[in-house]
Amino acid sequence: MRYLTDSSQMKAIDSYNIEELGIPSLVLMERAAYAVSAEAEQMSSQNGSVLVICGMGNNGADGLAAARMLKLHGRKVKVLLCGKASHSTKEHSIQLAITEKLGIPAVTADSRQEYSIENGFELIIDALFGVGLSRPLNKTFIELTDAIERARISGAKVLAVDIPSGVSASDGQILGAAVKADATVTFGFEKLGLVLYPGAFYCGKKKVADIGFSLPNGMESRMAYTFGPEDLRRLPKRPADGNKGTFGKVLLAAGSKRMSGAAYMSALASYRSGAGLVQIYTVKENVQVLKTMLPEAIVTGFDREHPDMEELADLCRWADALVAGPGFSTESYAEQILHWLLKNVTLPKVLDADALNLIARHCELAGYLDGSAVITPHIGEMSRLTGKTVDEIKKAPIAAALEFREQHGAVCVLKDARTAVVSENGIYISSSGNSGMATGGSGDVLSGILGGLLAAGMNVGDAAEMGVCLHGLAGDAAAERCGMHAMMATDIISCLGAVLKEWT
Ligand SMILES: NC(=O)C1=CN([C@@H]2O[C@H](COP(=O)(O)OP(=O)(O)OC[C@H]3O[C@@H](n4cnc5c(N)ncnc54)[C@H](OP(=O)(O)O)[C@@H]3O)[C@@H](O)[C@H]2O)[C@@H](O)CC1
Ligand SMILES: Nc1ncnc2c1ncn2[C@@H]1O[C@H](COP(=O)(O)OP(=O)(O)O)[C@@H](O)[C@H]1O
Ligand SMILES: [K+]
Repeated sequence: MRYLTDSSQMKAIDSYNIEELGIPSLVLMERAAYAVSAEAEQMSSQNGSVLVICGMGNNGADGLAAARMLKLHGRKVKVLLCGKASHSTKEHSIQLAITEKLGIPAVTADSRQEYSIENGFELIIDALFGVGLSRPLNKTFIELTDAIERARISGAKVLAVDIPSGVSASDGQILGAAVKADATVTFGFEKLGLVLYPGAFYCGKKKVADIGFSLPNGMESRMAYTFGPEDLRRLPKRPADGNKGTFGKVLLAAGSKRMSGAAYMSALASYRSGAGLVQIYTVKENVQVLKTMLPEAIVTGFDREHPDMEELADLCRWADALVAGPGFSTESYAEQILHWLLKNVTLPKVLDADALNLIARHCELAGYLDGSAVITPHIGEMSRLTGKTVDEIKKAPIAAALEFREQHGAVCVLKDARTAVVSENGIYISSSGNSGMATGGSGDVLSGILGGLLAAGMNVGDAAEMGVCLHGLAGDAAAERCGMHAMMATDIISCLGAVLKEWT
């Protein structure tokens, strides 16, 4: 598990360590700058020249200290100072005085002048703005980021200090323009802006440098986090004497006349994530094809004109977890069934796709949501559910998921290139997965995985986080195997086994 911070949390961590613990800020800075200079040395040759572009805050001060370390190791270093000298921090003045005494050439430009970058630098270190970026870049700074990008295209490598300048540490939004880095050395904790898009595009290879921060009491519970493959070890173990019942029974209300595939993929993904038994509840027309495609599943068909609620009640008594919605349609039978399920069933449940479209359309259904439900909207479904625009949700996905959970009590899995899960555990952000997963059926696979984990007895928050992590890792394995262009949702399912075998 890795913690992710926003910029105000990072500032609170800074000030706790400096003011309360009494670690001098220059000591932290020395460690930060050492990590940057070590990476810079790896990224450039002994004879290559390095340009360090420094703002006037402590990000710039880190850059100045790194320039000094590189000079001491025999590198050719120049400094470009940008911003108003009158705004420089205490640490910045100290670091600048040292570089001056060491004879490191520094060009000062204030915002009235144009910043230009001469040719021939092998490495550019971006130490303009870090977590203190407080507003969009003005025209001059935008031109500077353009100049850095031109140098990068001409062959220079770019190393960002803490975060590429222009990326908001809190949400990954680009404030006007941002530096595109080949690598970023970030201090203490990964910033949310390095994980969330579009910021994640800009940071290149990420390195988290431990510079000796301690966390203030209670901070952990407020920080977002992400998982790596090693976290899959927390999935429930399979006892040697277990049976089908031990590993959980999933009831899947899915598929319609036009869409049997959604039910197939969701059911198969449940089995492949460990479920003991999967029963598909679908329109009669799908029974034959599903039985043929997935003989391991139990398939119960219902009459679209007269779904039998007694039969459905029996199936719910049988099940340990429910998944509703993949390819289910929004026809009246689907509404009737969903209404009955939401009103009467307390099982842990995953509500996906058409279940969410129905909830968006019939707002009284939202009244039945509670902590037993995991909703899995993509951005479009979330927009329909909340009335917010797609743009608003894209800009602040965590806020949208938090708000939904606060209003309805359900665990919210807001799916996108980075998926946010808001549950009783806190805020989880996915860091696995790839654009090959933007292919029909990937969401159905996720709903099946979640159903499998819930049926195995995981609590809703843990199942949602683990399921999203596993889905992304299987997606990465599928991309490795088939390539992002060719991979399909069923390839993600095929890779679940290998990922689980390697990591659990
Ligand atoms: N505390 C510590 O000891 C440690 C701190 N560390 C390092 O410090 C960094 C945080 O430093 P920070 O808080 O000084 O903020 P920083 O990112 O340099 O930016 C502030 C400067 O930018 C300016 N500015 C902002 N937005 C702007 C804009 N759009 N356009 C133009 N100007 C803009 C703002 O100007 P002003 O608002 O004053 O006009 C101010 O001058 C952190 O990321 C890490 O690298 C590490 O060494 C570990 C120890
Ligand atoms: N660029 C991407 N990077 C990582 N994951 C992605 C990307 N694009 C899509 N995904 C994942 O793929 C899944 C797509 O789900 P969804 O849109 O519901 O698909 P469908 O409706 O076709 O089943 C989500 O889990 C999403 O997080
Ligand atoms: K920076």
